Amino acid sequence: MSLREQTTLYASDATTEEQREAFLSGDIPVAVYGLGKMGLPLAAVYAETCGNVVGADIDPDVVSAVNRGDCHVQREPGLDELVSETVAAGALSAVESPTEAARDATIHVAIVPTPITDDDEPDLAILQSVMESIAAGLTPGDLVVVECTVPPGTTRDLLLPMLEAESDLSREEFGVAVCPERTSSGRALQDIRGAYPKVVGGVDEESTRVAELVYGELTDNEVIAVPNETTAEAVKVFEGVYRDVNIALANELAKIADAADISVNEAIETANTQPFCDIHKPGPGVGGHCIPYYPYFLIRQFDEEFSLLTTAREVNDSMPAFTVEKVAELLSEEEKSVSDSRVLVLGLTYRPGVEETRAAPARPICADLTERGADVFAADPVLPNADGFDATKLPLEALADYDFDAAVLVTDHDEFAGIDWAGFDPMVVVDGRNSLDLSWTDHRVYTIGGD
Ligand SMILES: NC(=O)C1=CN([C@@H]2O[C@H](COP(=O)(O)OP(=O)(O)OC[C@H]3O[C@@H](n4cnc5c(N)ncnc54)[C@H](O)[C@@H]3O)[C@@H](O)[C@H]2O)C=CC1
Ligand SMILES: CC(=O)N[C@@H]1[C@@H](OP(=O)(O)OP(=O)(O)OC[C@H]2O[C@@H](n3ccc(=O)[nH]c3=O)[C@H](O)[C@@H]2O)O[C@H](C(=O)O)[C@@H](O)[C@@H]1O
Repeated sequence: MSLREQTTLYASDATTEEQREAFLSGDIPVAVYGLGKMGLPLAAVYAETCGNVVGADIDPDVVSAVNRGDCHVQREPGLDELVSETVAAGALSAVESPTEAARDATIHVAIVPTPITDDDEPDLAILQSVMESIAAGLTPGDLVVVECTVPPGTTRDLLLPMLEAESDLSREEFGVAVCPERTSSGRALQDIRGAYPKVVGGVDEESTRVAELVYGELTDNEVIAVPNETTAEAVKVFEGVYRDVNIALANELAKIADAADISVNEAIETANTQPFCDIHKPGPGVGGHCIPYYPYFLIRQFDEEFSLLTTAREVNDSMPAFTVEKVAELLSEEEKSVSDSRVLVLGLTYRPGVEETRAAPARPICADLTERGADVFAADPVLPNADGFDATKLPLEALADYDFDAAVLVTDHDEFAGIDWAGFDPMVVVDGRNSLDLSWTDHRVYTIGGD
């Protein structure tokens, strides 16, 4: 029998123990589709576990980097070494063609982008193209795993019918499970290996059993099997929309704190000392291609207003303008106007240490300041340039050569701790992340929500 015939998973004659043995000894080939911030760490952990992983990524630079044993995902502790080790051991390799990867795989793991369109519709085109590739290579006994975040109902109503229609298999011959990625950039390996329980939900009991078997070997934490694939999709999206609504509450409380002349951060920190409260932090906006997108995975999917989710999005999307308005107010109190000012924006990425600018609040902040006539400069230690931002990028070490009328801290990268604030002429500063202590300087500081 060929290797493929020996070791299948779904509805296999082998016992669960034999399947576990086969998986751990590399007899069950794995394909991971998408080798980005989440896909590469996931593929590497699969490779360290089972020793037989092919990653598929349409970016040739990603594929060649991986095959050299290089890690293109920055600032992930341990990932450089793990990629280099697993590639050197022949446990991990990469190809550009998802169809090629699908041909020999028994476990197919999709972890490609699931963004939203300009009019806030979930955009599943990339995931659908991966499903077509998988369908072309699907064989009896395979398991398809959806790690991407998708609107609840996507696997049941879109992906499973696609796999059935475009492969020559019936529903009874292959498994599908939703096993959502619950990982944060900057701590991917520890999250994937078990910082939190792994959620799995299959389209049927056999799919759930196989997903439990596989993820029981990947994670040191427990595996939580939910009743079905749609529940697993909902768990992931609910986690994200909880965060967006909570941050919107913090942002609204920040505006109330201004009116009440108190520090919202003090009040939130104290309120959170009892277990029924976990109010998040206010800030100049909510970025990334997850939290600001996930509410639309519900609002548009179920085609209802869902006023709380919609209002939370409006509150969070209002924070960049709120931040710029604060800059304008402080400048005018110094008898200056934004139009004649030189403004420094600190932090362009959506959060510290992550080279990702999708939905970053700094983009509308720079645009608004520019629109108002300011001369906008930006510093960001993890971005090579300020492409896509209305700002002139300055290296950190050049800041001392400039004087600014105002500065806005949007994303508090660790590297900003080294800024010599005393070296600047007095200016106004809007601290978007409650992370500056400039009380010892002559700068005039406003902290969102009060310090
Ligand atoms: N970034 C995060 O913090 C988290 C993201 N997620 C989810 O993980 C998924 C992937 O997100 P990231 O890794 O951050 O995206 P990313 O943008 O960092 O990486 C995506 C990778 O997929 C590749 N790709 C694009 N089209 C492809 C195709 N047709 N076939 C194969 N590869 C293709 C790209 O070249 C890129 O290397 C998304 O569904 C996201 O919702 C889940 C948890 C955390
Ligand atoms: C529920 C949850 O915590 N989800 C995490 C989140 O990670 P993500 O990389 O999107 O970062 P994040 O810390 O949620 O920040 C998103 C945005 O929200 C802002 N933010 C965050 C927390 C807060 O109290 N206030 C605030 O303004 C951040 O500045 C950033 O612009 O989304 C990830 C995802 O699902 O992609 C998920 O895996 C991560 O565990």
